[in-house]
Amino acid sequence: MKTKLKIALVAHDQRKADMVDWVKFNAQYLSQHELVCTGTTGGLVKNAFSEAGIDAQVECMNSGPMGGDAEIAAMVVRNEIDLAIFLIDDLNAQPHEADIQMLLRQCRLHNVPIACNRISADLMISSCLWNDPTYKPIEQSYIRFDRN
Ligand SMILES: O=C(CO)COP(=O)(O)O
Repeated sequence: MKTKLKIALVAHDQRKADMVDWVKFNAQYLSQHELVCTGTTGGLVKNAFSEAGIDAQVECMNSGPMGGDAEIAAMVVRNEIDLAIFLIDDLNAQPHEADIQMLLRQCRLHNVPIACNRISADLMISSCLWNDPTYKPIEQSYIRFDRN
């Protein structure tokens, strides 16, 4: 697997404090990778790194409701994202639910690991498979149902 990963970081408003806390806790690790975020999350992630005094490469897309999730989903389709951390607010409706579902679906479809809570994020970034040169993710095969 690659050593420098492109990691997408996205958090809904009610989950942004969790994302900032998680980024601060893992700042040293995350600074070794390329980060891409939706707009508002990205601003907070940048602040978290500057408060920690750590340089990091953080690219910001549009804000989620304005198409940021859709932009990151397109990057997933183009095979540009290695890992996504998406802290979703499961208690409040979002105006861009269609885009959220698109990002989740494209990650599933393209076999991109996506963590939607902190423990999954912790487990994913600490996996020894990232450093295993013999590990190659197996392509998913879909059974084709031919309609007659
Ligand atoms: O809405 C989001 C994800 O669906 C996050 O977008 P922001 O980071 O711009 O708030």
